[in-house]
Amino acid sequence: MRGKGNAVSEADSQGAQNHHEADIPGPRQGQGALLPLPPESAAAAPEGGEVGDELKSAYWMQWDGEAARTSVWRILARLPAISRRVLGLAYRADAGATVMVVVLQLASALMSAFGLLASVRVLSALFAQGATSERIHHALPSLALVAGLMAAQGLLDFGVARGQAALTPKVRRAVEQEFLRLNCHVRLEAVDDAAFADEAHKANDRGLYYMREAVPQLIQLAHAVLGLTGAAGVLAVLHPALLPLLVLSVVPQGYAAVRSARAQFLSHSRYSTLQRRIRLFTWILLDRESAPEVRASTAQQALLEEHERFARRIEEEDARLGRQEANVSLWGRAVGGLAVGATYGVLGWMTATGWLPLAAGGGAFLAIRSSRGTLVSVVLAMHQMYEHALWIDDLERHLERCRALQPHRTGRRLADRVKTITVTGVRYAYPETGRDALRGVSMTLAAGSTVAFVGANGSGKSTMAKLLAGLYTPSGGSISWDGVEVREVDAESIQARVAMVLQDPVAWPLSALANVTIGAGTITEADPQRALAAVTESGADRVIADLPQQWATPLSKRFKNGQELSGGNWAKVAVARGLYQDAAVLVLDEPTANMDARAEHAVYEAVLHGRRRPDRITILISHRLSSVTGCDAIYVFRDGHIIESGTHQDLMNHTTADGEPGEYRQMFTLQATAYQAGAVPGEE
Ligand SMILES: Nc1ncnc2c1ncn2[C@@H]1O[C@H](COP(=O)(O)OP(=O)(O)OP(=O)(O)O)[C@@H](O)[C@H]1O
Repeated sequence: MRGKGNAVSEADSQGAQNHHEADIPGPRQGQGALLPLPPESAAAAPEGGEVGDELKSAYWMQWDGEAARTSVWRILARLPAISRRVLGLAYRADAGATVMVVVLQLASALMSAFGLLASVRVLSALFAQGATSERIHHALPSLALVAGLMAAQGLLDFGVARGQAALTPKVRRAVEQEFLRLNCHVRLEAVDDAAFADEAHKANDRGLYYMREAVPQLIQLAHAVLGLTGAAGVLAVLHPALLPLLVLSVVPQGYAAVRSARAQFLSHSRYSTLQRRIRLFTWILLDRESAPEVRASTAQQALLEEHERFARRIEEEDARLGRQEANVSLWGRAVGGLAVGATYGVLGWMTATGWLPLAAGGGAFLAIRSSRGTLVSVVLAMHQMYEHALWIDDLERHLERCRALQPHRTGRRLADRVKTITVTGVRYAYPETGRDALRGVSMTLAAGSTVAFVGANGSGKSTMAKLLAGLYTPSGGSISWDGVEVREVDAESIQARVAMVLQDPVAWPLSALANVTIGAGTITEADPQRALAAVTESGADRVIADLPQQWATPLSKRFKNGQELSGGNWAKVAVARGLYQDAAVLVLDEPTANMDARAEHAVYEAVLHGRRRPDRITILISHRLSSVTGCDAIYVFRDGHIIESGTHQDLMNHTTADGEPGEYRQMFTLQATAYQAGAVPGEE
């Protein structure tokens, strides 16, 4: 019965499926479809939460998670090197304050040791034979000395605190500037990689934070170590046998502290990618720009569930880490407590059996108590330094990588203007995918001309423009400016000679004027005539004229009196920015997509006719072919190749070997027909 029922329902469902497929227009599996059918359910984003997995696949990654696997002893052995580095950093930031802190710190430790010795003398005087008043009288000079030494130590510690207050902010500024300077110059293909971005965020969130904290921590550690050395010296004077006992009492606690620091680091490495993803969902749910689309597509629930999926994984990881830390700490405290008990027991036995005089026994007790306190500080400071050293290690590796990924520099610069750019057989593969986005592109661009790149989405137009702008280096072939190969010049000298207006321009949270001048690399200086000419040509003049403070209006709602612009108006400002740069090459990568028809027409008029300059090459990338008909040359891209090139007329006359209209003519005719059909309703 059951089998039969199943057979019927399977047949039914098969029939239903066939029926369903027949209703849906489009390609069928096995009938020339490019893609198999997608699954009915799948993860919305990559599942991998292990940052290491992603980092391994990046092409420049030398680091293979070594910091997380290195032995505790190796890290501890690195502490002196890290301390030297921090000291060096501090010295470079403020030599005077660094020397002052070191000297005062040493002096303070000496005061502390002398203070302990003076305390033993006070006890000796008090425990000596004789009348109480006489003993107190004898103890007074030592008591005064103890008070004096404590006051001196207090003053020295005050000096250390003042020195630290001067040093720490300076070191923070220096480290942060270096981090940002290196990161913002890193070559674009590295920044494109999600793994690199993760690494930079991790270095910023943790490494940089701990590096900033390194100076106060080092001072704290030095303070504790010096204090301990002084107290240990006093103990050694009283009886050398007390020293190994003291060390024994602190080892278990130290071991527990180091273990838990290590577990925290490994755990954080594991879920830093998860953290970034969860932040992405938080941002989508809260962001103003995504708010309309989130609501219009009623995607709230789906996004919340995805957020929760990651949140649960982080919750599990946090809980696991908490349990592990509690266990390790319990173990450390239990074993540490036994060791401390044994230490005091032995001290009592030594005093009772006469190995130590009573006064020395009392002094030893004081020294052990203060040493134990200091030892705990040392262990905690070491624990922190150790944990933070792993992050600092990470940061340093990241900075090293940034240094290796700085733009190509040869010391040779391009001339300000160019007559001819020659592109020969250029290939380019994005490191992340490894697939060729350009497969042997050749063209010659002459000053004074306006050329267009057209073609389907993903055919390689923007990639070609970015190669021309020196943002990427060709994997093969060559690009030369008046015979000078771009690989032989500083990449930044190419970037400075190419103005790029991108499809999604950055809405700089700066004044309207700075939004224009940033095209020339400055946000505080302006050439007023040039700025006015640029906004007039791009149509941004009306936009800025309507702003409450005109040029001075901040273009962000985050500021008081700030204003947001519409997408089309932002595009006009972006075009003005490109024109303001007054570069040898101007690339307009679909900047008009958001503009209204008149504004778009005005921009193309200005670029193609009004401001055609004999010393500039203008490159337009556009899907609206009506806007490129006036170009001197049009290059048609398909799948990383140029399949046709010529003027509009050439391309409209072009036919393929099979006698079919060329790609450009097909695309142009398609667009023109759509417009014509709409122009007179009802007419063919
Ligand atoms: N940053 C990147 N990392 C990896 N691959 C990329 C990156 N940018 C583009 N690609 C890929 O390179 C190919 C060419 O992309 P490109 O952006 O140059 O095309 P396009 O012709 O400008 O497309 P569109 O008309 O959609 O702007 C595509 O396959 C694209 O997926």
